[in-house]
Parts: sequence; C-alpha cells; structure tokens
Amino acid sequence: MTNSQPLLKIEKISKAFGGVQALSDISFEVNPDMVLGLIGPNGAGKTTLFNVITGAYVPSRGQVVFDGRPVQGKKIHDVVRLGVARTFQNVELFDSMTAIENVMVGCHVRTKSGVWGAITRLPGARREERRIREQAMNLLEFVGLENHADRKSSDLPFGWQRLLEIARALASEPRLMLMDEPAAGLNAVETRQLGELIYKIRERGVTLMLVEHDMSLTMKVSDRIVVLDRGRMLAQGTPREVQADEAVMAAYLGKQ
Ligand SMILES: Nc1ncnc2c1ncn2[C@@H]1O[C@H](COP(=O)(O)OP(=O)(O)OP(=O)(O)O)[C@@H](O)[C@H]1O
Repeated sequence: MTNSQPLLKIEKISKAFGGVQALSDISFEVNPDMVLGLIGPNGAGKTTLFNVITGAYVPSRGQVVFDGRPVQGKKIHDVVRLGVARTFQNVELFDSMTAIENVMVGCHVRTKSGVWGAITRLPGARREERRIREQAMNLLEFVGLENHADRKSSDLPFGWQRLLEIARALASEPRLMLMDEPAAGLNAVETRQLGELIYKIRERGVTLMLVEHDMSLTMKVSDRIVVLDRGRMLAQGTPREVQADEAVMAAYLGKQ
C-alpha cells in the first residue's frame, strides 16, 4: 500500500454494554508512521475502542478497516497476524517466564512451527528457536533490557516490565501498535525514556496509537490527537489545535 492511504479506518463505530453506550458513532483515520494520541476522561471509551480495533469486542455498529481489510469477524490472533499489537493498562506478562522467553512468545506469532513446534522440539523448530532467541535478544536491546534477559519477568521493577511488554508486542512485527496507558506507574525519568522509545518505535515504521493520561507526554509525542468524551468524539486535530479547543478544555483539559 502507498503511504497516502490510511493504515486504519474507524468507520461509524458504536458499542453498547447493556444500557451503557461506551462508543457512539466514532469515525477517524490513522495514517501510516504517525503517533495518534487517544485521550478523554475516565470512562470515555478509549479502552473499549482498543478492544474493538483488536477484534476483542464486536462493535454494535460500524466497522474497523486495517490496511484495507475489515477486522470484524477475525479472531484476536488473526488480527495480530495482520499486524496489530497492543500493550495493556495493567502490564500482562507471563510471570513464570524469563524476560527473553516472554519476548520469544511474541516472536512465535510469526513462525511456521508456532509455539507448539517449539514445545515439541521438532528438528526444524530447533533452528527456528535459535533464530527467535536472537531476534528476541535484539528486541530486549532495543528497549534497553539486554542485561536482564534471563531474569524472571515478575522480578523486574515495574517500569522494566512495561518495557518488556513493549518488546513482546514488537516481536509480532506489528505495523500498528496500540499502547494503553504506557506511562501509568512510571516515574518522571522513566516517562521521559518512554517518550524517546515511542519515537524510536515510530522510526522502525510502526504506527502508534496511544491512550495516555499523562498530557505532557501525549502532546509531545503525538502527531494527531483524537478526544473522546462519554463515548462520543469531541475533537480531533494536532496537539496544538486540540489544546486550543474550548469543548476539550471544558470536558477534559480544564479538569487537569
Ligand atoms: N466489558 C464491559 N462491560 C460493561 N461495561 C463496560 C465494559 N467495558 C467498558 N464498559 C463501560 O464503557 C464505558 C467506557 O469504558 P472504557 O474502559 O472504554 O473507558 P476509558 O476511556 O478507557 O476509561 P479509563 O480512562 O478509565 O480507562 C464505561 O462506562 C465503562 O464502565
């Protein structure tokens, strides 16, 4: 596809949970190689939208189109194979595994033999396993955890667990990466390093969508911002445009 086409199209998405309208008629596009910040007060629908994009939730109406293909009806792992990865608000790692093993699990999404081949140790899988270990090591290096490859992930400080989750998400070689509150629980230094990592991820050619409550980080790293409020789209534009938007100030930024 050419770079002028959107990588992701959100088309008139609505999602209700019983009586709660979590998303109402949301439409916007995400162009390749950009960082899009998705902001809004608690309960605005940000995480719900992530879940719709990854195929975890079926929308009540509308569709998500990734790289020209509708996501709906696909299983989560098929959406990952299409090139969509995510990290979670509460870091979700395999606690009993080492750091490198966690990343290797992410790599297996792209292998022929898959995780099962690795477990059963088929001959071809062993060669692939060596290649994957190398790839996982490169990713640990990319996020700065190369000296902690063999530590159990649950023994790592929380900020490093976040970095490890990012490395695992990158292991599936995504074209779009969704990050749900990556700065939550990080201190000021770690948050600044996260900002630099986000730039580096974009330089790899990965498009990013970021849900984040840390406004200074979001405004700094995002090329565009979409603002949700109570399931509706309140505004979209550059960080500068959104910060000057009165409705946004009233609904969100004014409350900071
Ligand atoms: N699985 C669910 N079942 C029922 N209601 C849900 C479910 N998931 C979300 N909701 C409701 O949908 C609305 C949007 O929630 P969502 O978690 O998407 O908001 P958010 O913008 O991510 O909030 P936060 O910033 O607090 O994480 C809320 O009213 C929430 O209670």
